[in-house]
Amino acid sequence: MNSELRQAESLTFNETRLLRRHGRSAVAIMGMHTLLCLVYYRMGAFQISPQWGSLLLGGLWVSMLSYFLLLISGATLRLRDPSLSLPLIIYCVVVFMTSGYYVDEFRLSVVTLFFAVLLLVSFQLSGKVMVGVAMFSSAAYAAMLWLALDDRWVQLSFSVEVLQWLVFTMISISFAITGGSIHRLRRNLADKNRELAKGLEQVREMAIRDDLTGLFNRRHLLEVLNRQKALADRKKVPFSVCYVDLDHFKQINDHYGHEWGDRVLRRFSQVVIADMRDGDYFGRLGGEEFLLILPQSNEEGALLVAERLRKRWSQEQFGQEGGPSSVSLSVGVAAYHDNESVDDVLNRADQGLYRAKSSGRNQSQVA
Ligand SMILES: Nc1nc2c(ncn2[C@@H]2O[C@H](COP(=O)(O)OP(=O)(O)OP(=O)(O)O)[C@@H](O)[C@H]2O)c(=O)[nH]1
Repeated sequence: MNSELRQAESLTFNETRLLRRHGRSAVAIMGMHTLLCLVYYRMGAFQISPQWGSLLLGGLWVSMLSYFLLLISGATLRLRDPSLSLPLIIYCVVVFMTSGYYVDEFRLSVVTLFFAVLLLVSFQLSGKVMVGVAMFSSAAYAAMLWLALDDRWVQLSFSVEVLQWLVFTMISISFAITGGSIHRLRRNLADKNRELAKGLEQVREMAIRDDLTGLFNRRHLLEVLNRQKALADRKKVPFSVCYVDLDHFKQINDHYGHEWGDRVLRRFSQVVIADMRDGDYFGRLGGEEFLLILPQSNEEGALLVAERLRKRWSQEQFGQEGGPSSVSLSVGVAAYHDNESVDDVLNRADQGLYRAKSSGRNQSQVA
């Protein structure tokens, strides 16, 4: 059951993992941009001075790596958009348009990297914001073109450049609209993911709880016992168990009805939980049998706890509500012995309980 739960959990989204992937993709796109710029520079097509070029590339990589580190550190997790998609794409538009300005022949190849970033941020930004970003990139392209044409009027073909700008703008807008659909899809998936996580939590609770009392069930108690045994064997941390059984419980059902029986079981659970030390475990083994697991307790300590519980419970009165005047309990106490099995310690506690029952009930016996 637990391994199935873990398997199901691994299928749910992990925000940190997604952020890391987002950061890596952004860095990869910037890497492609840098590579293109370097190739064009070698070919003599990137018309920029070496000093100005190194300054631009250096600044670009400092900010890109800072962005990546910010994402993977988890510092942005509390923001509405932890991937900082809007600042990222605005930054990329500025970078691509600035470098596009310097490569007349291959301008389109540099600025089209914008589409890769647009696709990346479509997981985070809504359709409306994406269209806004597309308009902004078109305006930035127009401004860059205006500067380039103003500077190098003779070398450039006005009609070809404007046609390229138009194609860029149209593709940007259609990408933005498609991106809006991707965003909606992702949001629906995220909602489903949240529901799934909630469902998993409920299933986990149901797997370890007893329906009637809400206490831990037998399966979970055995898991806890195995953990305590491992701790005791490895680190010599002692633990003890108290096997608790309500006396003559059958008579309560027979005289007052099953509902009263259930009510007594629930009240008993509440009394023990309210009285229990933090770090102890209490659960229902089945029927009117309960188990108290006391980490760090030896036999004497466990006997004290059992007796305190027995006395506390004897004060509970049900007569005025139409039920039994009071219900006593018997306890079998056992401390874990080195390297014995969980069954062994439980059997010894059960023997103690048997002795308590056969010696007249309403008492605790160590075994
Ligand atoms: N109301 C209710 N009764 C339960 C539940 N589970 C088990 N029982 C009843 O608990 C009773 C246990 O009876 P016995 O095992 O004879 O034990 P007892 O009457 O407590 O007698 P001693 O343990 O010897 O003191 C049975 O009548 C079961 O039907 C439950 O969830 N609710």
